[in-house]
Amino acid sequence: MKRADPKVLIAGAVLVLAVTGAAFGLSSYWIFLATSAVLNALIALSVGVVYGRAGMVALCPLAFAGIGAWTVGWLNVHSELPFLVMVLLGALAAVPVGVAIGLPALRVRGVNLAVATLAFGGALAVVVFDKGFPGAAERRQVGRPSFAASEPGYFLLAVAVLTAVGVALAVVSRRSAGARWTAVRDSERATAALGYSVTSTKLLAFAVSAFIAGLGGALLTGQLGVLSGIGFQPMASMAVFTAAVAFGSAYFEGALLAGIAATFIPEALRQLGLPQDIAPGLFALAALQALAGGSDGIAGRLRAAIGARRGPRQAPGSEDTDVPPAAGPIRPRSADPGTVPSEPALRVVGVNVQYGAVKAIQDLDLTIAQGTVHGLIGPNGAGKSTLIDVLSGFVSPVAGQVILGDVPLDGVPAHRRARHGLRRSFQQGRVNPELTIGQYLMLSGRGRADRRHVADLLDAFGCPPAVTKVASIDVGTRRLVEVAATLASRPSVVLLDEPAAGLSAQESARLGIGITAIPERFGCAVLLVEHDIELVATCCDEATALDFGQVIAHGTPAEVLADPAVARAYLGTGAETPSGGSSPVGGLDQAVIS
Ligand SMILES: Nc1ncnc2c1ncn2[C@@H]1O[C@H](COP(=O)(O)OP(=O)(O)OP(=O)(O)O)[C@@H](O)[C@H]1O
Repeated sequence: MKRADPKVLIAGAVLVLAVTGAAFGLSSYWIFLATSAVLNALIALSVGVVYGRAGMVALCPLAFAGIGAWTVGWLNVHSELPFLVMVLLGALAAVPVGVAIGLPALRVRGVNLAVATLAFGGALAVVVFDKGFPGAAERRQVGRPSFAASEPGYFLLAVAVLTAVGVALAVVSRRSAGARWTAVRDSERATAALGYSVTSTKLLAFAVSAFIAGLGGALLTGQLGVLSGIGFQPMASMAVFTAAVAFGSAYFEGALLAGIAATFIPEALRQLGLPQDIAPGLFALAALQALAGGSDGIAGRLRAAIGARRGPRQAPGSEDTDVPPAAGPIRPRSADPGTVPSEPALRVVGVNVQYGAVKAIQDLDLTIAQGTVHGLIGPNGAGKSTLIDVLSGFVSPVAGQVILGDVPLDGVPAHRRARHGLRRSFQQGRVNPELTIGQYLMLSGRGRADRRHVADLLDAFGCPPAVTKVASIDVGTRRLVEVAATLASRPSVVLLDEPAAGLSAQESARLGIGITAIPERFGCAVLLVEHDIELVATCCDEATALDFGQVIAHGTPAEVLADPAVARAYLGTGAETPSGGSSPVGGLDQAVIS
C-alpha cells in the first residue's frame, strides 16, 4: 500500500477543521446557502462526467436531480424508509432515465444532442414536476436524519456526500472507465479500435452522471423539506451547465467553484435588487470565454498553469507503469521468405467495397501469413485505407469475407474485432494528450498489458519512459507510441495505417527496426500500409500493390517494387517501362531501393 503524502494529510485536516468551523460558526442563512452551494457542486460534478470527461453535451442535469427529488418525495408519502435509504433510491431512480437519455447520444452528437436533452428536460418539467411533488400540496415535510437535523449538521452531511463522490470519481478517472470516457470524447473510432464498446462507455457516463445529479436532487429534499418544480426547469439546468463548463467541473475544484458561483451570484444579485435571471447570462459568457481556451474550463487552466510552474512531474496514476526497461536488444528477424510460416493469420476473400459509384475495393483476395510483416502499397486513392477500415470493422463490404485465424468476422463490430486480437493504428494520431505514455499503453492493453510488457514495447520502439505525458512529446514520437500501443493487448494481427507519415528519417529508421521485430518479439503478424517505399522494402517479408481497389502485384517487396505495373500505377497510366518500353524508371525498386 502506498504511504499517504503528509502534505495531503495536513491539507485534508485543515480543510475538515475549516468546514466544521464554518458549519458551527456561521449564521443559519449562510449555512443554508453553503449547503445549496455544495448540492449545486454535486450536480456540477454530474455535468463533469458526461460533458467534461465524455464530451457529450447533455443539457438536463436538473432533470435527473428532479427525478431524485421526486422519488424521495414519493417514498416519503408512501413509505417509512429512513431518509438516507430514500436518498439512495432517489439517486438510483435517475439512473434508468439517464441511460434512456443516453440512447440518442449513441447516434446524435453536439448541438443535436444538446437540443434533444434540453427538450427532454422541458418535457419532464411540464409532465411531472409542474404537477407538483408528492406531498408538496399537503406540505408534508421530508424529515432529516437525527444526526443531521440542524443546519450545520445537514451541511456537513452534504459535504461528506460531495467528498465521497469526488473521491470515487478520482478513483474512477485513474481506472479504465475514466480513461474510456476521455477516449470517447477524443475519438469514438479510436475507442472502438482499442476494443472498448462506445455504446457501453457512453451509457455508463450517462448512468453515473444521472446517479450523481439524482443524489443532489434527493438531498435537496432534506434541505428544503418541501419542494416545488420551479428549481428543476430547463433554464435552471442551463445555468448549472454553463457554470459547470465555465469552471471546468470535470475537476473537483471546478465543480466546487461552479456550485459556489451558481448559488452565491444569484443571491448577490437579489441582495443588490437586480434580477437573478442575469446570472445564467453571466455564466454563459464565462463558459464561452473558458471554451475559447479549451474545454477544461477555469480549473483546467489553473491546473495547467500550476503544472507549468512546477515543471515536469509524475502524473497521477502513472506510477503504475513506471518500470525499468526490459533487458535484451532488438533482434531483427530474418526476412528470408523460406523461413516464413504459411499458416494464415488473416485472410481477405473476395472483398468488394463501393462508395456510391466509386468501387474502392474490387474482388480483393489477400492473405497475411503468421509471423510476417506484409506491406500494402499503392498510389493515393488505391483503396489501402478502405481495406484497413474493412478489416477493422469500420466499413462493411458489399461482398466478401474477412477471416482472422479461422474465425470469420462477418458482422463483428470494430471493438469486438479488437478484442479478438485484430488491432489497428490511424493515420491521424488519436492519443489523449492528458495521459502518460504508460497510462495510454495500459488503456490500450485492456488488462493484458503488465509493466514488463509495457516496458518491452517502449523499448522496442525507442519511446520515452512510461511516466512521460503524451502532451509533452513531439508528433513523431507520438506515432511510435501509437504503434507500440497497438501491440499492448497482445493481438495476433496489427494493421498499421501509414505509421511513418510525418516522421523524421531517424524516427522512421527506429520505427522500421521496431516493426521488423514485431513478429518474433511479440508473436504478431503485421499489415503495413505505407507510402514510404524504403520502409516497406526493409521491413516486409511480402508485399501487395493495389491500384483502383485491385491487386496489381504480389510477392516479395523486391518483386513487387520491380513490377512495371506498380511503376505505372505510381507514375500514371501514360508511363512506359524499359522492358517492353513500359517504365521510364525501370520499376520503383530502381528509384527507391537501389
Ligand atoms: N467515405 C468515402 N466516401 C466516398 N468515397 C470514398 C470514401 N473513402 C474513400 N473513398 C474513395 O475510395 C477510394 C479509395 O480511397 P482510400 O482512402 O481507401 O485510398 P488510399 O489508398 O488509402 O489513399 P491514400 O493513400 O491517399 O490514403 C478513393 O477513390 C476515395 O476517393
